[in-house]
Amino acid sequence: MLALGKLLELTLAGREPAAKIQLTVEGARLRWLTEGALEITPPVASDCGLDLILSAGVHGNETAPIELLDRLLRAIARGELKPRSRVLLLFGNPAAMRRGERFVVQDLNRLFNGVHEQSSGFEALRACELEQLCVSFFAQPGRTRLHYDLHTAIRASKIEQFALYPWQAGRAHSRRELARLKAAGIDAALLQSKPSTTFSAYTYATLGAEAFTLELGKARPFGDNQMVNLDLLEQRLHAIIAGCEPEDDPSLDGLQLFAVAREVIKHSDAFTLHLPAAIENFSELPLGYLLAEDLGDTRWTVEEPGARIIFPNPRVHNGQRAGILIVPAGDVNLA
Ligand SMILES: O=C(O)CCC(=O)N[C@@H](CCC(=O)O)C(=O)O
Ligand SMILES: [Zn+2]
Repeated sequence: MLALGKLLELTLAGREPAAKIQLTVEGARLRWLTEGALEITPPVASDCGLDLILSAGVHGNETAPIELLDRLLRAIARGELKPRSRVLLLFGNPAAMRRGERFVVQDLNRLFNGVHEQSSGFEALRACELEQLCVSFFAQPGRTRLHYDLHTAIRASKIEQFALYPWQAGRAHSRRELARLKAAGIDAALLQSKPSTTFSAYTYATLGAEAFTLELGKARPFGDNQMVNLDLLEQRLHAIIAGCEPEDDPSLDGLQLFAVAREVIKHSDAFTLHLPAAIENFSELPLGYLLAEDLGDTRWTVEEPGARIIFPNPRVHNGQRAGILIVPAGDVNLA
C-alpha cells in the first residue's frame, strides 16, 4: 500500500510524510497538503467531474467516521478503490484526535464562516486553514461540489443515523441529495432554517456545495465502534468516489424530515437543563414541559406539539447552543 494511505497513522503521530505525492498503479494522485489533509486526483481521462470533500474528526473523540475515512483511503492506496472523483480527505482537529477529546480550546465546529477571525487559539487557526483548503479544492469552475462532514453524537439516539442540512437564503434543499442519503442508510434529516457557523454550513452557504453534517451513532474510543453499522454509507461513498452510483428512488418515504423549532442557548453559568442525564436524542417532550432555566427569569418551556430534543448539553460554553428543539417538518419546498 502507498505510504500516504496511512494518513490517519501520520496524523495521530503528528508526523509529516517524506514523500508528499504518490501515484496508484492506475495513475490516481495522492497529495499530502498539510496535517490531516490529503487530496486525491483521478487520471484526467477517468475524472467524472465531482469534487467531494469528506471530513471527520472535527470533534477529536468521534472515532467511527475517522475509521471510516481511514478504510476508504487505504482501499484507494491499495488500488482496490479506483477514484473517478476528486476527493479532499480531512481530519478536522488532529490535536483533539490525539487527545481523544472533542476539542482542545474551543469547539472547532462553531468557528466557520469567518468566526475564527474574531477568535484565537489552535481551533481558530485550524478553522481558517480548513476554509482555505476547501476554497483551493473547489477552485475549478463547472464541477459538482459535495461535502459530507462526518460526526458521532455525545449521547445515544432514538434515530441513530441522521443528517443536518444547512440553510442559505433563497436556496431550496435538494430532493436528490436527500434520496441519496436515504439510500446510504440515513434515517432522518434536520432541515436548518438559519445561517450557522459549522463546517458544513460554510461549504454549503459560502462555497455553494451540497453539504451535510452526518451523525453516525454515539461517540466511542478508537477500536470500539463495532456497534455502529456504517455499511450502507461506506458502500455509497465507495460508489460516489468510483463514479458508479446506482440511480436512486426519488421518493423520500421512510426518511423522516424535521425542522428546527428553537435553539436553546446557554447564556450563563446559572443555566440548568431539566432532562435526565441519559436522555436520548430525538426524545419527545410533552407540551408545557419546563426544559431549561437561566439567569433572571429565562425559562424554556415546550410550546410546540410533537417537539423532540437533540444534542442537549448543559456543559457548552456560555453563549453556545445547549440543545435543539425540533418538530416534524410540515410542507417542505424541495428543489
Ligand atoms: O451530541 C452532541 O451533543 C453534539 C454532536 C455534534 O457534534 N453535532 C454537531 C452538529 C453540527 C450541525 O449542527 O450541523 C455539532 O454540534 O457540531
Ligand atoms: Zn461532532
